[in-house]
Amino acid sequence: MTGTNLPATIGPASVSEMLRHGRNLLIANPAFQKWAASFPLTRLIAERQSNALFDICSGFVYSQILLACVRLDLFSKLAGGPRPCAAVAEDLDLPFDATQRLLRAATALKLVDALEGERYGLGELGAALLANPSISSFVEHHALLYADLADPVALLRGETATKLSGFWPYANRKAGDPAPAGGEAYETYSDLMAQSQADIAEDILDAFPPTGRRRWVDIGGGEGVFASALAIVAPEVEAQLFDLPPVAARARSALQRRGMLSRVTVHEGDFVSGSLPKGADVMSLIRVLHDHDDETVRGLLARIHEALDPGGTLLIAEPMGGGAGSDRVSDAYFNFYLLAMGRGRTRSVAELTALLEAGGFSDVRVVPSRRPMLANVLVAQRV
Ligand SMILES: CC(C)=CCC/C(C)=C/CC/C(C)=C/C=C/C(C)=C/C=C/C=C(C)/C=C/C=C(C)/C=C/C=C(C)/C=C/CC(C)(C)O
Ligand SMILES: C[S@@+](CC[C@H](N)C(=O)[O-])C[C@H]1O[C@@H](n2cnc3c(N)ncnc32)[C@H](O)[C@@H]1O
Repeated sequence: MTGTNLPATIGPASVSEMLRHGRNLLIANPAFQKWAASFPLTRLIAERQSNALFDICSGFVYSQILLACVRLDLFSKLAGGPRPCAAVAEDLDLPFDATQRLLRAATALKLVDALEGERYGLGELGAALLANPSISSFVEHHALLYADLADPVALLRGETATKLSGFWPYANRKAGDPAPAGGEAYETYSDLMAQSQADIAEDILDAFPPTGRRRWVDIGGGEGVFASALAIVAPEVEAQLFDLPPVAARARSALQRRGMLSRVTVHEGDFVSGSLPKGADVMSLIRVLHDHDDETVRGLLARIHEALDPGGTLLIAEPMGGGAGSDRVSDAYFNFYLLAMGRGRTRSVAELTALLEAGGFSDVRVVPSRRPMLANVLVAQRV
């Protein structure tokens, strides 16, 4: 919502708002806090609130402990079974005390399990991370975001020359800029996205089975991980993708390596200024719309409307906020990530629905999916 269309109401607008405001005023009172922390019926709530606030205060320390574990490849080193601290210290090439400090911190974060006799094994979160190697790539990648967030107020004021804007070259392109020639930047982001695509692709194809469809074009399809998964799950559907020329070139090589080049058609172009391939009955935008401002999104939806068969389906998958069940991830993490990237914002289901309806789509609905935190799935019909 922009400053121009903010509602004019000042102060609580309903009874429930008034009650919430009253409760918050009470919580802001130090004497009430002291009482609530010792009164048996409110003590647990007070404790939960202090822990929640402490976690927000200290989240950056937890993240850096995780970064140390990832950089030292600690979880792989514990994957074979519990080991004494001294053996881990030797393996990590760290002093014993530092290793013990790290292992105890990681234990507190459930990344590691502390066992009898100063031995340590994989914790439940460390085990989950080991099964999802793309998480480690994001943890490493966060070094850029971490630097960009050092002065969050300067970032909000647009005063920071951010590292993330260099990582995502398309975030700095203006409409009408010549087609990008490629280069290292397209390689690094495409690789990061491809690593994290496989699980999301599975979630989407399970939530919205492609059977019975004819031709599916994945717009902004990166290196074709989704299109390959589609071609495997539903060989009868023509799988296609569309992306910027340097990314499309990478997609062709990646598909060739996976033996999928004959099963996926790769189109190259620019969805901001060019036209899209025609004749599809499904098009998808996976982790694409939130990278762009409303004007670009309106233009892209208009191009999709023009290219998609009448009655065809548009599927959008990305983190969505505003009560969609992924608000922390969407409205806090991704919205600040996109701020540092220099373009785009996360949108709620309601905001996306309004944009879709204004673009000539109808029957917008959320499709329940396995991990809405990383990708809520929304589908709409082209009228
Ligand atoms: C066996 C017994 C007795 C009990 C078991 C109990 C039980 C059921 C435990 C559950 C264990 C389990 C299966 C855990 C699974 C955990 C999983 C799957 C965790 C997954 C976590 C995923 C994470 C943390 C993902 C992080 C993703 C990030 C940070 C993504 C960043 C993406 C970016 C920056 C994308 C940028 C693109 C742009 C620019 C925004 O467009
Ligand atoms: C965040 S990535 C998502 C990639 C993939 N869909 C996924 O989920 O892994 C956004 C994709 O949109 C592509 N893209 C950005 N601007 C574009 C444009 N103007 N025309 C075509 N593709 C574009 C990028 O190259 C990139 O592959």
